[in-house]
Amino acid sequence: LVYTNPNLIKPEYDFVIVGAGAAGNVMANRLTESGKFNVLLIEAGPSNQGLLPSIVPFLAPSIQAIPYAIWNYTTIPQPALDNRTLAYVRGKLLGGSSSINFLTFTRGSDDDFDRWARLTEEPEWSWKNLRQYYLKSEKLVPPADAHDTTHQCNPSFHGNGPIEVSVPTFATDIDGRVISASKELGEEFKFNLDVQSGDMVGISVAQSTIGSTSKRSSSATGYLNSIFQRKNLDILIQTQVTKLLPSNSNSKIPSFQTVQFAQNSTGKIYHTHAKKEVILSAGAINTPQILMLSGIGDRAALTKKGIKPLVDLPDVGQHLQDHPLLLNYFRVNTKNTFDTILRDPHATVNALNQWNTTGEGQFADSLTNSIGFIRLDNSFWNGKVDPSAGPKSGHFEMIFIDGFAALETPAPNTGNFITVNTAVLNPLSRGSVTLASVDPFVFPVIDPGFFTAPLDVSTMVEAVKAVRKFFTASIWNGYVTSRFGTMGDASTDAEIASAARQSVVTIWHPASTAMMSPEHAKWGVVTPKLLVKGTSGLRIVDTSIFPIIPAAHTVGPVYIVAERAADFVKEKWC
Ligand SMILES: Cc1cc2nc3c(=O)[nH]c(=O)nc-3n(C[C@H](O)[C@H](O)[C@H](O)COP(=O)(O)OP(=O)(O)OC[C@H]3O[C@@H](n4cnc5c(N)ncnc54)[C@H](O)[C@@H]3O)c2cc1C
Repeated sequence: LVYTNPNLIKPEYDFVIVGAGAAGNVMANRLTESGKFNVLLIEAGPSNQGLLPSIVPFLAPSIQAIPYAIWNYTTIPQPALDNRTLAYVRGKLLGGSSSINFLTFTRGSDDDFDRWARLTEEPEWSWKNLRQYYLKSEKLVPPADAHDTTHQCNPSFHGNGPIEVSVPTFATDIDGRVISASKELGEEFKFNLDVQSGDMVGISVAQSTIGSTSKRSSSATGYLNSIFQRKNLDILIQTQVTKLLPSNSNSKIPSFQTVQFAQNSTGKIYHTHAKKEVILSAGAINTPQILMLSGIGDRAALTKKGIKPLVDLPDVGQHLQDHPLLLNYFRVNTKNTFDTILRDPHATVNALNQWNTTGEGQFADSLTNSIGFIRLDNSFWNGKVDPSAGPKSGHFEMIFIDGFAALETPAPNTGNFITVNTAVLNPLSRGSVTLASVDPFVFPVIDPGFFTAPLDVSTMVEAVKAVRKFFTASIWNGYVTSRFGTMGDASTDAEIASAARQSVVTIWHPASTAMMSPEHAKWGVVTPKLLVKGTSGLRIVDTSIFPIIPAAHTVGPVYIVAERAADFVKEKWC
Protein backbone atom coordinates (compact mmCIF):
# COMPACT_ATOMS: atom_id res chain seq x y z
CA LEU A 1 0.00 0.00 0.00
CA VAL A 2 1.03 3.61 -0.51
CA TYR A 3 1.33 5.73 2.64
CA THR A 4 2.00 9.39 3.22
CA ASN A 5 1.88 9.05 7.00
CA PRO A 6 5.16 7.77 8.51
CA ASN A 7 3.34 6.80 11.73
CA LEU A 8 1.83 3.86 9.81
CA ILE A 9 5.24 2.37 8.98
CA LYS A 10 6.21 -0.84 10.80
CA PRO A 11 9.29 -0.91 13.03
CA GLU A 12 10.87 -3.70 11.00
CA TYR A 13 11.00 -5.08 7.43
CA ASP A 14 13.24 -7.61 5.69
CA PHE A 15 14.43 -4.97 3.25
CA VAL A 16 14.17 -1.18 3.23
CA ILE A 17 14.73 0.42 -0.19
CA VAL A 18 15.61 4.11 -0.25
CA GLY A 19 14.37 5.86 -3.40
CA ALA A 20 11.53 4.75 -5.74
CA GLY A 21 13.42 5.73 -8.90
CA ALA A 22 14.49 3.78 -11.95
CA ALA A 23 16.43 1.21 -9.93
CA GLY A 24 14.49 1.30 -6.64
CA ASN A 25 11.22 0.20 -8.21
CA VAL A 26 12.87 -2.75 -9.96
CA MET A 27 14.18 -3.85 -6.57
CA ALA A 28 10.79 -3.36 -4.89
CA ASN A 29 9.10 -5.45 -7.55
CA ARG A 30 11.60 -8.30 -7.73
CA LEU A 31 12.07 -8.62 -3.95
CA THR A 32 8.34 -8.86 -3.28
CA GLU A 33 7.41 -11.23 -6.12
CA SER A 34 8.00 -14.51 -4.25
CA GLY A 35 6.10 -13.36 -1.15
CA LYS A 36 8.99 -14.50 1.07
CA PHE A 37 10.14 -11.02 2.10
CA ASN A 38 8.42 -7.91 3.29
CA VAL A 39 9.74 -4.66 1.92
CA LEU A 40 9.46 -0.94 2.65
CA LEU A 41 10.11 1.48 -0.23
CA ILE A 42 10.66 5.11 0.84
CA GLU A 43 10.40 7.95 -1.70
CA ALA A 44 11.09 11.63 -1.03
CA GLY A 45 8.70 12.85 -3.71
CA PRO A 46 4.98 12.39 -4.44
CA SER A 47 3.14 9.95 -6.69
CA ASN A 48 3.63 10.26 -10.45
CA GLN A 49 -0.02 9.41 -11.17
CA GLY A 50 -2.07 11.89 -13.17
CA LEU A 51 0.89 14.20 -13.79
CA LEU A 52 0.35 15.01 -17.47
CA PRO A 53 3.90 16.19 -18.33
CA SER A 54 5.15 12.86 -17.00
CA ILE A 55 2.69 10.96 -19.21
CA VAL A 56 2.63 12.82 -22.55
CA PRO A 57 6.00 12.10 -24.19
CA PHE A 58 6.47 15.44 -25.97
CA LEU A 59 5.77 17.38 -22.76
CA ALA A 60 8.69 15.80 -20.88
CA PRO A 61 10.80 19.01 -20.71
CA SER A 62 7.94 20.90 -19.04
CA ILE A 63 8.14 18.74 -15.88
CA GLN A 64 11.15 20.77 -14.92
CA ALA A 65 8.83 23.68 -14.15
CA ILE A 66 6.98 21.63 -11.50
CA PRO A 67 8.93 22.28 -8.28
CA TYR A 68 7.48 19.43 -6.22
CA ALA A 69 8.41 16.80 -8.83
CA ILE A 70 12.11 17.64 -9.07
CA TRP A 71 15.26 18.09 -7.06
CA ASN A 72 16.01 21.52 -8.42
CA TYR A 73 19.79 21.20 -8.21
CA THR A 74 22.34 23.60 -9.65
CA THR A 75 26.04 22.87 -10.09
CA ILE A 76 28.79 25.01 -8.63
CA PRO A 77 30.49 27.32 -11.19
CA GLN A 78 32.27 25.26 -13.82
CA PRO A 79 35.74 26.76 -14.43
CA ALA A 80 36.09 25.10 -17.84
CA LEU A 81 32.68 26.44 -18.92
CA ASP A 82 33.49 30.11 -18.38
CA ASN A 83 32.45 29.72 -14.73
CA ARG A 84 28.81 29.09 -15.58
CA THR A 85 26.56 27.19 -13.17
CA LEU A 86 24.23 24.63 -14.75
CA ALA A 87 20.73 23.50 -13.87
CA TYR A 88 21.07 19.86 -12.77
CA VAL A 89 17.59 18.52 -12.00
CA ARG A 90 16.69 14.99 -10.91
CA GLY A 91 13.27 13.39 -10.65
CA LYS A 92 11.63 13.51 -7.20
CA LEU A 93 8.49 11.38 -7.54
CA LEU A 94 7.58 7.73 -7.99
CA GLY A 95 9.75 6.59 -10.89
CA GLY A 96 12.46 9.13 -10.01
CA SER A 97 14.28 10.43 -13.05
CA SER A 98 12.64 7.73 -15.21
CA SER A 99 9.40 9.70 -14.70
CA ILE A 100 10.90 12.97 -15.97
CA ASN A 101 13.58 11.93 -18.44
CA PHE A 102 13.53 12.57 -22.19
CA LEU A 103 12.60 8.91 -22.90
CA THR A 104 15.50 7.88 -25.16
CA PHE A 105 16.22 4.22 -24.57
CA THR A 106 19.61 2.59 -25.13
CA ARG A 107 21.18 -0.36 -23.34
CA GLY A 108 24.84 0.37 -23.99
CA SER A 109 27.20 -1.66 -26.14
CA ASP A 110 28.66 -5.09 -25.47
CA ASP A 111 32.06 -3.38 -25.19
CA ASP A 112 30.71 -1.12 -22.43
CA PHE A 113 29.61 -4.03 -20.25
CA ASP A 114 32.62 -6.21 -21.04
CA ARG A 115 34.72 -3.30 -19.77
CA TRP A 116 32.63 -3.27 -16.54
CA ALA A 117 33.44 -6.98 -16.14
CA ARG A 118 37.17 -6.27 -16.59
CA LEU A 119 37.20 -3.26 -14.24
CA THR A 120 35.37 -5.14 -11.47
CA GLU A 121 37.03 -8.53 -12.18
CA GLU A 122 33.51 -9.96 -12.09
CA PRO A 123 32.36 -11.88 -15.20
CA GLU A 124 28.72 -11.49 -14.13
CA TRP A 125 28.89 -7.91 -15.51
CA SER A 126 29.84 -9.03 -19.04
CA TRP A 127 27.38 -8.49 -21.90
CA LYS A 128 26.99 -12.24 -22.37
CA ASN A 129 26.13 -12.86 -18.72
CA LEU A 130 23.82 -9.85 -18.52
CA ARG A 131 21.74 -11.05 -21.46
CA GLN A 132 18.92 -12.49 -19.36
CA TYR A 133 18.75 -9.23 -17.38
CA TYR A 134 18.48 -6.83 -20.31
CA LEU A 135 15.89 -9.07 -21.90
CA LYS A 136 14.01 -9.19 -18.58
CA SER A 137 13.81 -5.40 -18.27
CA GLU A 138 12.21 -4.23 -21.54
CA LYS A 139 9.99 -5.23 -24.44
CA LEU A 140 9.47 -3.75 -27.87
CA VAL A 141 5.86 -2.69 -28.47
CA PRO A 142 4.21 -1.44 -31.68
CA PRO A 143 3.95 2.33 -32.05
CA ALA A 144 0.44 3.79 -31.60
CA ASP A 145 -0.19 4.07 -35.35
CA ALA A 146 0.81 0.38 -35.77
CA HIS A 147 2.88 1.12 -38.89
CA ASP A 148 5.30 -1.43 -40.31
CA THR A 149 8.56 -1.09 -38.35
CA THR A 150 10.58 -3.69 -40.28
CA HIS A 151 13.16 -1.12 -41.42
CA GLN A 152 13.28 0.74 -38.11
CA CYS A 153 14.22 -1.86 -35.47
CA ASN A 154 14.90 -5.56 -35.01
CA PRO A 155 12.52 -7.37 -32.62
CA SER A 156 14.99 -10.23 -32.16
CA PHE A 157 17.18 -8.02 -29.96
CA HIS A 158 14.36 -7.23 -27.55
CA GLY A 159 13.00 -9.00 -24.50
CA ASN A 160 9.84 -9.40 -22.52
CA GLY A 161 10.16 -7.05 -19.55
CA PRO A 162 7.93 -4.39 -17.99
CA ILE A 163 9.53 -1.34 -19.64
CA GLU A 164 7.82 -0.67 -22.97
CA VAL A 165 9.99 0.59 -25.80
CA SER A 166 8.87 1.76 -29.23
CA VAL A 167 9.97 3.59 -32.37
CA PRO A 168 8.29 6.93 -33.18
CA THR A 169 4.66 7.18 -34.20
CA PHE A 170 4.73 10.66 -35.69
CA ALA A 171 7.07 10.95 -38.67
CA THR A 172 8.74 14.35 -38.89
CA ASP A 173 10.13 15.94 -42.06
CA ILE A 174 13.69 15.17 -41.13
CA ASP A 175 13.38 11.45 -40.31
CA GLY A 176 13.69 10.24 -43.89
CA ARG A 177 16.33 12.87 -44.65
CA VAL A 178 18.53 11.67 -41.77
CA ILE A 179 18.41 8.10 -43.09
CA SER A 180 19.09 9.24 -46.70
CA ALA A 181 22.06 11.33 -45.55
CA SER A 182 23.39 8.33 -43.63
CA LYS A 183 23.18 6.20 -46.78
CA GLU A 184 24.76 8.88 -48.99
CA LEU A 185 27.70 9.62 -46.68
CA GLY A 186 28.75 6.00 -46.13
CA GLU A 187 30.77 4.32 -43.39
CA GLU A 188 31.24 7.27 -41.01
CA PHE A 189 27.47 7.68 -40.61
CA LYS A 190 26.37 4.14 -41.54
CA PHE A 191 22.81 3.05 -40.77
CA ASN A 192 22.34 0.79 -37.73
CA LEU A 193 18.97 -0.98 -37.64
CA ASP A 194 18.85 -1.49 -33.88
CA VAL A 195 21.08 0.09 -31.21
CA GLN A 196 20.13 -2.59 -28.70
CA SER A 197 22.09 -5.30 -30.55
CA GLY A 198 25.29 -4.69 -28.58
CA ASP A 199 26.75 -2.66 -31.46
CA MET A 200 25.57 0.92 -31.02
CA VAL A 201 27.58 2.58 -33.78
CA GLY A 202 25.78 4.35 -36.60
CA ILE A 203 22.65 6.34 -37.30
CA SER A 204 19.44 4.76 -36.01
CA VAL A 205 15.76 5.34 -35.57
CA ALA A 206 15.43 6.42 -31.93
CA GLN A 207 13.77 4.02 -29.50
CA SER A 208 11.92 5.57 -26.58
CA THR A 209 10.31 4.36 -23.37
CA ILE A 210 6.83 4.93 -24.77
CA GLY A 211 4.08 2.32 -24.68
CA SER A 212 1.72 1.45 -27.53
CA THR A 213 -0.84 3.96 -26.20
CA SER A 214 1.77 6.73 -26.50
CA LYS A 215 2.22 7.12 -22.75
CA ARG A 216 5.57 7.24 -20.91
CA SER A 217 6.80 3.91 -19.67
CA SER A 218 8.81 4.47 -16.48
CA SER A 219 9.91 2.31 -13.58
CA ALA A 220 6.74 3.53 -11.84
CA THR A 221 4.37 2.49 -14.65
CA GLY A 222 6.35 -0.65 -15.54
CA TYR A 223 7.51 -2.05 -12.22
CA LEU A 224 5.33 -0.45 -9.53
CA ASN A 225 1.76 0.18 -10.74
CA SER A 226 0.92 -3.50 -10.94
CA ILE A 227 2.19 -4.35 -7.42
CA PHE A 228 0.58 -1.68 -5.20
CA GLN A 229 -1.69 -4.37 -3.74
CA ARG A 230 1.07 -6.78 -2.73
CA LYS A 231 0.63 -7.32 1.00
CA ASN A 232 4.36 -7.61 1.57
CA LEU A 233 5.13 -4.16 0.14
CA ASP A 234 4.68 -0.81 1.91
CA ILE A 235 5.46 2.37 0.00
CA LEU A 236 6.00 5.58 1.92
CA ILE A 237 6.04 8.73 -0.22
CA GLN A 238 6.77 12.41 0.49
CA THR A 239 9.33 11.31 3.06
CA GLN A 240 13.07 11.79 2.93
CA VAL A 241 15.63 9.38 4.33
CA THR A 242 18.00 11.55 6.34
CA LYS A 243 20.63 9.00 7.35
CA LEU A 244 21.40 5.39 8.23
CA LEU A 245 22.32 4.52 11.80
CA PRO A 246 24.95 1.93 12.75
CA SER A 247 23.94 -0.95 14.98
CA ASN A 248 25.19 -1.04 18.56
CA SER A 249 26.77 -4.45 18.17
CA ASN A 250 30.45 -4.88 18.92
CA SER A 251 31.16 -6.40 15.53
CA LYS A 252 34.18 -4.87 13.82
CA ILE A 253 32.16 -4.43 10.65
CA PRO A 254 29.40 -1.91 11.30
CA SER A 255 25.96 -2.70 9.97
CA PHE A 256 23.76 0.16 8.80
CA GLN A 257 20.31 -1.37 8.97
CA THR A 258 18.42 1.34 10.83
CA VAL A 259 16.92 3.97 8.53
CA GLN A 260 16.08 7.45 9.76
CA PHE A 261 13.54 9.58 7.90
CA ALA A 262 11.51 12.78 8.16
CA GLN A 263 9.03 14.77 6.09
CA ASN A 264 10.75 18.13 6.42
CA SER A 265 13.72 19.69 8.12
CA THR A 266 11.85 20.59 11.31
CA GLY A 267 9.44 17.62 11.39
CA LYS A 268 9.37 14.55 13.59
CA ILE A 269 12.17 12.02 13.06
CA TYR A 270 11.18 8.37 12.47
CA HIS A 271 13.09 5.09 12.31
CA THR A 272 12.61 1.64 10.90
CA HIS A 273 14.89 -1.38 10.79
CA ALA A 274 15.87 -3.69 7.94
CA LYS A 275 16.37 -7.25 9.20
CA LYS A 276 18.27 -8.29 6.10
CA GLU A 277 19.47 -5.25 4.12
CA VAL A 278 19.06 -1.58 3.42
CA ILE A 279 19.21 -0.92 -0.32
CA LEU A 280 20.19 2.59 -1.33
CA SER A 281 18.66 3.56 -4.69
CA ALA A 282 18.56 7.32 -4.24
CA GLY A 283 20.53 8.07 -7.42
CA ALA A 284 24.02 9.35 -8.17
CA ILE A 285 23.58 12.62 -6.25
CA ASN A 286 21.55 11.57 -3.21
CA THR A 287 23.08 8.16 -2.52
CA PRO A 288 26.55 9.60 -1.73
CA GLN A 289 24.87 12.37 0.27
CA ILE A 290 23.09 9.79 2.48
CA LEU A 291 26.30 7.75 2.85
CA MET A 292 28.28 10.80 3.98
CA LEU A 293 25.55 11.91 6.40
CA SER A 294 25.75 8.39 7.87
CA GLY A 295 29.51 8.61 8.47
CA ILE A 296 30.54 6.62 5.40
CA GLY A 297 33.03 8.49 3.23
CA ASP A 298 36.39 10.21 3.30
CA ARG A 299 37.52 10.27 6.92
CA ALA A 300 39.18 13.71 6.77
CA ALA A 301 36.34 15.37 4.86
CA LEU A 302 33.71 13.96 7.24
CA THR A 303 35.66 15.02 10.32
CA LYS A 304 35.98 18.53 8.89
CA LYS A 305 32.19 18.66 8.55
CA GLY A 306 31.73 17.55 12.16
CA ILE A 307 30.47 14.06 11.20
CA LYS A 308 31.98 11.10 13.08
CA PRO A 309 33.60 8.89 10.40
CA LEU A 310 32.49 5.28 10.82
CA VAL A 311 33.72 3.77 7.55
CA ASP A 312 36.61 5.34 5.66
CA LEU A 313 35.73 5.19 1.96
CA PRO A 314 37.42 8.15 0.24
CA ASP A 315 35.72 7.42 -3.11
CA VAL A 316 32.20 8.20 -1.82
CA GLY A 317 30.96 11.14 -3.88
CA GLN A 318 34.05 11.15 -6.13
CA HIS A 319 34.53 10.26 -9.83
CA LEU A 320 31.22 11.88 -10.87
CA GLN A 321 30.84 11.39 -14.61
CA ASP A 322 28.26 12.80 -16.98
CA HIS A 323 27.92 13.36 -20.73
CA PRO A 324 28.34 17.04 -21.67
CA LEU A 325 25.68 18.13 -24.16
CA LEU A 326 25.77 20.86 -26.78
CA LEU A 327 22.91 22.20 -28.89
CA ASN A 328 23.66 22.91 -32.56
CA TYR A 329 20.90 24.97 -34.19
CA PHE A 330 20.16 25.26 -37.93
CA ARG A 331 17.58 27.33 -39.78
CA VAL A 332 15.39 25.31 -42.14
CA ASN A 333 13.35 26.27 -45.15
CA THR A 334 9.95 24.92 -44.09
CA LYS A 335 7.12 25.83 -41.74
CA ASN A 336 6.72 22.19 -40.80
CA THR A 337 8.71 21.93 -37.54
CA PHE A 338 7.35 21.92 -33.99
CA ASP A 339 8.33 25.61 -33.69
CA THR A 340 5.15 26.43 -35.63
CA ILE A 341 2.98 24.34 -33.29
CA LEU A 342 4.51 25.68 -30.08
CA ARG A 343 3.97 29.31 -31.15
CA ASP A 344 0.26 28.72 -31.79
CA PRO A 345 -1.89 27.98 -28.70
CA HIS A 346 -4.66 26.43 -30.86
CA ALA A 347 -2.22 24.08 -32.57
CA THR A 348 -0.82 23.10 -29.17
CA VAL A 349 -4.27 22.26 -27.81
CA ASN A 350 -5.06 20.32 -31.00
CA ALA A 351 -1.86 18.31 -30.64
CA LEU A 352 -2.75 17.47 -27.04
CA ASN A 353 -6.29 16.48 -28.06
CA GLN A 354 -4.96 14.31 -30.86
CA TRP A 355 -2.62 12.54 -28.41
CA ASN A 356 -5.53 12.09 -26.02
CA THR A 357 -7.97 10.68 -28.55
CA THR A 358 -5.77 8.62 -30.89
CA GLY A 359 -2.35 8.47 -29.23
CA GLU A 360 -0.89 10.00 -32.37
CA GLY A 361 0.49 13.33 -33.58
CA GLN A 362 3.38 15.51 -32.45
CA PHE A 363 2.82 14.91 -28.74
CA ALA A 364 2.98 11.11 -29.06
CA ASP A 365 6.76 11.05 -29.40
CA SER A 366 9.74 12.34 -27.50
CA LEU A 367 11.67 15.25 -28.98
CA THR A 368 13.88 12.98 -31.03
CA ASN A 369 13.17 10.47 -33.77
CA SER A 370 16.75 9.81 -34.91
CA ILE A 371 20.03 9.35 -33.10
CA GLY A 372 23.61 8.55 -34.04
CA PHE A 373 26.49 7.06 -32.07
CA ILE A 374 29.54 7.96 -34.09
CA ARG A 375 33.20 6.98 -33.90
CA LEU A 376 36.10 9.28 -34.65
CA ASP A 377 38.59 8.32 -37.31
CA ASN A 378 41.85 6.60 -36.25
CA SER A 379 43.80 9.68 -37.35
CA PHE A 380 42.19 11.67 -34.51
CA TRP A 381 43.59 9.20 -31.96
CA ASN A 382 47.22 9.46 -33.13
CA GLY A 383 49.21 10.08 -29.97
CA LYS A 384 46.10 9.92 -27.78
CA VAL A 385 44.52 7.08 -25.80
CA ASP A 386 41.05 6.23 -27.10
CA PRO A 387 38.76 6.33 -24.02
CA SER A 388 35.95 4.30 -25.60
CA ALA A 389 35.26 0.75 -24.44
CA GLY A 390 35.73 -0.68 -27.94
CA PRO A 391 34.68 -0.52 -31.59
CA LYS A 392 30.97 -0.95 -30.83
CA SER A 393 30.78 2.18 -28.66
CA GLY A 394 30.52 5.67 -30.14
CA HIS A 395 32.85 8.55 -29.29
CA PHE A 396 30.08 11.11 -29.59
CA GLU A 397 26.33 11.16 -30.06
CA MET A 398 24.12 13.14 -32.44
CA ILE A 399 20.48 13.63 -31.40
CA PHE A 400 18.23 15.03 -34.16
CA ILE A 401 15.31 17.28 -33.15
CA ASP A 402 12.79 18.69 -35.63
CA GLY A 403 12.49 22.13 -34.02
CA PHE A 404 14.32 24.52 -31.70
CA ALA A 405 15.20 22.66 -28.49
CA ALA A 406 15.19 25.53 -26.01
CA LEU A 407 17.28 23.83 -23.34
CA GLU A 408 19.96 26.46 -23.05
CA THR A 409 18.89 29.31 -25.36
CA PRO A 410 15.28 30.59 -25.40
CA ALA A 411 13.44 29.78 -28.65
CA PRO A 412 13.39 32.65 -31.18
CA ASN A 413 9.99 34.21 -31.91
CA THR A 414 10.22 33.59 -35.63
CA GLY A 415 11.74 31.06 -38.00
CA ASN A 416 11.90 27.29 -38.17
CA PHE A 417 14.81 25.23 -36.94
CA ILE A 418 16.30 21.85 -36.40
CA THR A 419 18.54 21.12 -33.44
CA VAL A 420 21.26 18.51 -33.34
CA ASN A 421 22.43 17.80 -29.81
CA THR A 422 25.97 16.48 -29.59
CA ALA A 423 27.26 14.66 -26.52
CA VAL A 424 30.72 13.39 -25.56
CA LEU A 425 30.17 9.73 -24.74
CA ASN A 426 33.41 8.72 -22.97
CA PRO A 427 34.24 11.79 -20.91
CA LEU A 428 37.60 11.87 -19.12
CA SER A 429 36.50 14.78 -16.91
CA ARG A 430 35.61 13.81 -13.35
CA GLY A 431 33.60 15.73 -10.77
CA SER A 432 32.22 15.16 -7.30
CA VAL A 433 29.27 15.36 -4.92
CA THR A 434 30.21 16.67 -1.46
CA LEU A 435 28.27 17.82 1.56
CA ALA A 436 27.37 21.49 1.86
CA SER A 437 25.88 20.91 5.30
CA VAL A 438 25.13 18.21 7.85
CA ASP A 439 21.46 19.14 7.37
CA PRO A 440 20.05 16.46 5.00
CA PHE A 441 17.57 18.96 3.62
CA VAL A 442 20.36 21.25 2.33
CA PHE A 443 21.34 20.37 -1.24
CA PRO A 444 24.83 18.87 -1.66
CA VAL A 445 27.60 20.56 -3.65
CA ILE A 446 27.50 19.22 -7.21
CA ASP A 447 30.52 19.62 -9.47
CA PRO A 448 30.36 17.62 -12.72
CA GLY A 449 33.78 19.03 -13.70
CA PHE A 450 32.66 19.35 -17.31
CA PHE A 451 35.44 19.93 -19.86
CA THR A 452 38.21 19.79 -17.24
CA ALA A 453 39.82 17.14 -19.44
CA PRO A 454 41.04 18.75 -22.71
CA LEU A 455 40.20 15.60 -24.72
CA ASP A 456 36.50 16.11 -23.95
CA VAL A 457 36.70 19.56 -25.54
CA SER A 458 38.44 18.31 -28.67
CA THR A 459 35.97 15.42 -28.99
CA MET A 460 33.10 17.91 -28.80
CA VAL A 461 34.75 20.07 -31.48
CA GLU A 462 34.95 17.01 -33.75
CA ALA A 463 31.29 16.23 -33.00
CA VAL A 464 30.22 19.73 -34.07
CA LYS A 465 32.24 19.44 -37.30
CA ALA A 466 30.71 16.01 -37.95
CA VAL A 467 27.19 17.45 -37.68
CA ARG A 468 28.09 20.13 -40.22
CA LYS A 469 29.54 17.46 -42.51
CA PHE A 470 26.34 15.45 -42.14
CA PHE A 471 24.40 18.41 -43.51
CA THR A 472 26.54 18.46 -46.67
CA ALA A 473 24.58 15.42 -47.95
CA SER A 474 22.54 16.38 -51.01
CA ILE A 475 19.20 15.66 -49.31
CA TRP A 476 19.66 18.79 -47.17
CA ASN A 477 20.25 21.13 -50.17
CA GLY A 478 17.80 24.01 -49.95
CA TYR A 479 16.35 22.58 -46.70
CA VAL A 480 18.99 23.54 -44.15
CA THR A 481 19.65 27.18 -44.94
CA SER A 482 22.16 28.36 -42.30
CA ARG A 483 23.72 27.71 -38.92
CA PHE A 484 22.26 29.65 -36.00
CA GLY A 485 23.30 30.98 -32.61
CA THR A 486 26.62 31.28 -30.81
CA MET A 487 27.77 27.88 -32.00
CA GLY A 488 26.48 28.62 -35.48
CA ASP A 489 28.77 31.67 -35.65
CA ALA A 490 31.85 29.63 -34.76
CA SER A 491 34.05 28.37 -37.61
CA THR A 492 37.59 27.52 -36.55
CA ASP A 493 38.33 24.77 -34.02
CA ALA A 494 39.26 27.42 -31.45
CA GLU A 495 36.00 29.30 -32.04
CA ILE A 496 33.97 26.09 -31.76
CA ALA A 497 35.74 25.16 -28.50
CA SER A 498 35.09 28.62 -27.11
CA ALA A 499 31.40 28.54 -28.14
CA ALA A 500 31.12 25.09 -26.56
CA ARG A 501 32.45 26.40 -23.25
CA GLN A 502 29.76 29.07 -23.41
CA SER A 503 26.90 26.70 -24.07
CA VAL A 504 27.53 23.11 -22.89
CA VAL A 505 24.83 21.80 -20.55
CA THR A 506 24.19 18.42 -18.94
CA ILE A 507 22.37 15.51 -20.54
CA TRP A 508 21.41 14.53 -16.94
CA HIS A 509 23.40 11.28 -16.81
CA PRO A 510 25.36 11.60 -13.52
CA ALA A 511 27.00 8.31 -12.54
CA SER A 512 29.82 6.58 -10.65
CA THR A 513 29.75 8.48 -7.32
CA ALA A 514 29.77 5.19 -5.36
CA MET A 515 31.60 3.14 -7.92
CA MET A 516 31.93 -0.63 -7.96
CA SER A 517 35.45 -2.10 -7.78
CA PRO A 518 36.93 -5.59 -7.43
CA GLU A 519 36.06 -7.39 -4.19
CA HIS A 520 39.38 -6.71 -2.44
CA ALA A 521 40.31 -3.40 -4.08
CA LYS A 522 41.07 -0.62 -1.61
CA TRP A 523 39.48 1.91 -3.97
CA GLY A 524 35.82 2.10 -4.94
CA VAL A 525 32.74 2.02 -2.73
CA VAL A 526 30.86 -1.21 -3.48
CA THR A 527 31.89 -4.78 -4.25
CA PRO A 528 30.87 -6.40 -7.56
CA LYS A 529 27.76 -7.65 -5.74
CA LEU A 530 27.07 -4.01 -4.83
CA LEU A 531 27.61 -4.35 -1.06
CA VAL A 532 29.15 -1.26 0.55
CA LYS A 533 32.74 -2.07 1.48
CA GLY A 534 33.56 -2.20 5.18
CA THR A 535 29.91 -2.52 6.20
CA SER A 536 27.31 -5.24 6.49
CA GLY A 537 23.65 -5.16 5.52
CA LEU A 538 24.02 -2.25 3.09
CA ARG A 539 23.83 -2.43 -0.69
CA ILE A 540 23.66 0.26 -3.38
CA VAL A 541 21.62 -0.22 -6.55
CA ASP A 542 21.50 2.83 -8.83
CA THR A 543 23.66 4.76 -11.33
CA SER A 544 26.15 5.67 -8.62
CA ILE A 545 27.69 2.18 -8.77
CA PHE A 546 28.62 2.35 -12.50
CA PRO A 547 32.39 1.65 -12.57
CA ILE A 548 32.53 3.90 -15.63
CA ILE A 549 29.77 5.66 -17.56
CA PRO A 550 28.62 3.71 -20.64
CA ALA A 551 28.57 5.41 -24.06
CA ALA A 552 24.77 5.41 -23.87
CA HIS A 553 21.77 7.01 -22.20
CA THR A 554 21.74 5.76 -18.64
CA VAL A 555 18.23 4.55 -17.84
CA GLY A 556 18.60 1.31 -19.86
CA PRO A 557 21.87 0.38 -18.11
CA VAL A 558 20.44 1.13 -14.66
CA TYR A 559 17.47 -1.17 -15.29
CA ILE A 560 20.00 -3.89 -16.19
CA VAL A 561 21.98 -3.17 -13.01
CA ALA A 562 18.85 -3.42 -10.86
CA GLU A 563 17.61 -6.64 -12.48
CA ARG A 564 21.06 -8.17 -11.94
CA ALA A 565 21.22 -6.83 -8.35
CA ALA A 566 17.81 -8.29 -7.44
CA ASP A 567 19.19 -11.75 -8.23
CA PHE A 568 22.34 -11.07 -6.16
CA VAL A 569 20.04 -10.32 -3.22
CA LYS A 570 17.90 -13.41 -3.82
CA GLU A 571 21.00 -15.59 -4.21
CA LYS A 572 22.08 -14.45 -0.74
CA TRP A 573 18.76 -14.66 1.13
CA CYS A 574 16.68 -17.35 -0.58
C1 LIG B 1 15.72 15.65 -17.30
C2 LIG B 1 16.33 14.29 -17.49
C3 LIG B 1 16.38 13.74 -18.76
C4 LIG B 1 16.95 12.49 -18.96
N1 LIG B 1 16.86 11.90 -20.18
C5 LIG B 1 17.21 10.60 -20.32
C6 LIG B 1 16.92 9.89 -21.53
O1 LIG B 1 16.31 10.42 -22.47
N2 LIG B 1 17.31 8.59 -21.60
C7 LIG B 1 17.96 7.95 -20.57
O2 LIG B 1 18.32 6.77 -20.70
N3 LIG B 1 18.22 8.61 -19.42
C8 LIG B 1 17.83 9.89 -19.26
N4 LIG B 1 18.03 10.51 -18.07
C9 LIG B 1 18.77 9.79 -17.00
C10 LIG B 1 18.00 8.65 -16.35
O3 LIG B 1 16.65 8.98 -16.14
C11 LIG B 1 18.71 8.32 -15.03
O4 LIG B 1 20.03 7.89 -15.33
C12 LIG B 1 18.03 7.23 -14.20
O5 LIG B 1 16.69 7.51 -13.93
C13 LIG B 1 18.79 7.08 -12.89
O6 LIG B 1 18.21 6.07 -12.12
P1 LIG B 1 18.51 5.96 -10.57
O7 LIG B 1 17.69 4.83 -10.07
O8 LIG B 1 19.98 5.97 -10.36
O9 LIG B 1 17.99 7.36 -9.94
P2 LIG B 1 16.59 8.07 -10.07
O10 LIG B 1 15.78 7.50 -11.18
O11 LIG B 1 16.86 9.53 -10.12
O12 LIG B 1 15.85 7.71 -8.70
C14 LIG B 1 16.28 8.15 -7.43
C15 LIG B 1 15.04 8.26 -6.54
O13 LIG B 1 15.43 8.38 -5.18
C16 LIG B 1 14.65 9.37 -4.56
N5 LIG B 1 15.41 9.90 -3.43
C17 LIG B 1 16.56 10.60 -3.48
N6 LIG B 1 16.99 10.90 -2.24
C18 LIG B 1 16.09 10.37 -1.38
C19 LIG B 1 16.00 10.35 0.03
N7 LIG B 1 16.94 10.93 0.80
N8 LIG B 1 14.94 9.74 0.60
C20 LIG B 1 13.98 9.14 -0.17
N9 LIG B 1 14.03 9.15 -1.53
C21 LIG B 1 15.09 9.74 -2.13
C22 LIG B 1 14.44 10.39 -5.65
O14 LIG B 1 13.40 11.29 -5.36
C23 LIG B 1 14.19 9.50 -6.85
O15 LIG B 1 12.85 9.13 -6.96
C24 LIG B 1 17.51 11.77 -17.84
C25 LIG B 1 17.45 12.33 -16.57
C26 LIG B 1 16.86 13.57 -16.37
C27 LIG B 1 16.80 14.15 -14.98
